[in-house]
Amino acid sequence: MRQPQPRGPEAGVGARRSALRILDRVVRSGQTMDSAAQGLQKLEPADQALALAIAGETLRRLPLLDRLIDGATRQILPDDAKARMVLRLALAQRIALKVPDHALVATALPLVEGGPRRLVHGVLGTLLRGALPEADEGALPQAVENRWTAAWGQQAVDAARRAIVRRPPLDLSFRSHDEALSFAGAEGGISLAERHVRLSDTRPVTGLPGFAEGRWWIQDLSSTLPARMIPADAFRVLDACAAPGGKTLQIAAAGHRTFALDRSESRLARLRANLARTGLQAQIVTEDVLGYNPDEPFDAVLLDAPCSATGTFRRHPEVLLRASDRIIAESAELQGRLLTAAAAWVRPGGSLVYAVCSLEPQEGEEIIAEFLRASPDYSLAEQRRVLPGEVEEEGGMDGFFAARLVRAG
Ligand SMILES: C[S@@+](CC[C@H](N)C(=O)[O-])C[C@H]1O[C@@H](n2cnc3c(N)ncnc32)[C@H](O)[C@@H]1O
Repeated sequence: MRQPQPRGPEAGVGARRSALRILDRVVRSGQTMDSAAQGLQKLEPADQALALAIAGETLRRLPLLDRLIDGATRQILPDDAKARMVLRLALAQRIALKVPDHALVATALPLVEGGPRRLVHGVLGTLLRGALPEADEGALPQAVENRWTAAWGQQAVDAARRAIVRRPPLDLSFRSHDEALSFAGAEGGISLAERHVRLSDTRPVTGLPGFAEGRWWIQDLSSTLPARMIPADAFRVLDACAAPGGKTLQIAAAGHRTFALDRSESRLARLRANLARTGLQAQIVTEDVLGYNPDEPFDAVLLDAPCSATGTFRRHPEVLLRASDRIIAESAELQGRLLTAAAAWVRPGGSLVYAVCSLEPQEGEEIIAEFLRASPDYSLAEQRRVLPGEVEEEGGMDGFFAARLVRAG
């Protein structure tokens, strides 16, 4: 995606005000960036994109920005103090967006008018006069760093630190591999798997050839893995927790008779739109996994369970602030119940694929181990864990976990 360019200071105060509201909602209320950005005062599209870019670049670097701020203030500012929020935004613009100092000051001070203006002016002046890190060093929230070091080791944590400050490439999934290869050749992309193309440029997505005709859809390479585990000869395939439908489209494109279940009508509307755009077919089932009772079993069921989504931190850095031990434990408890429910719909000899875009073993490996202990009719056929650092040279992948289980025949 194109990186929005900051414009003159006067034009930019509205964008900074929106960025401040987004950051405030994410940090204080634990909202996602997307929901925090909703309902904000409407801005010109360029300013709206700039507000999102500033808030996003700030969230990618919170630990680093806070270290800088704490080193320049006599008293540690509270985490949710307005002065800290405004300073974080200003520093992120300097480090990540290379906004000139005069524009930073001119757009930061109106945000604290009638409040801690002198404090912000003083601290910002001190920081801008000193040596701000030129090399953009990434850092993870301390709790995440501790958790991932214990689970995956230092190498994965170092790779995650590098990844969080890099904008990820654009991954596209295609209906057919031939189409993917000809698109990659024409547009300068690379293909790292069947039906996949990776672009590293910054063109707007809707301007890429084939968007209107639905030749492809956006899908991180990691999240294509679970649908690839479905055996080619499975006829009836259910995508449980399907919306907005990236995996449904893959399953339908692979030629299976596809069923897409989700309990959210609004998210299913997006799935319907994706089917219509790509011309692919799936039967939609509006149900809760915990109450669903199919008339016939399926040859394969894919359960892409709701999760902490910590594997998606490159695009959604705020997930790392939200994923507390309590949220991960609650999520794991639900995932166990969803998997047990979905397991009952698989025919003997059929496959059950479980997936989460999480980097927490409690939501991945431990769910499968616990399920297998309690389900003697199932065995593990394959399991895949994607950690930060995988295909890093080519642009990396989201953290992910997927496993295929087979029901005894
Ligand atoms: C990780 S997202 C799915 C992403 C989707 N598989 C894709 O590739 O585009 C999880 C989905 O699970 C749905 N969901 C959560 N709990 C559910 C439940 N108990 N029954 C049915 N759907 C549920 C949510 O509405 C959400 O759409």
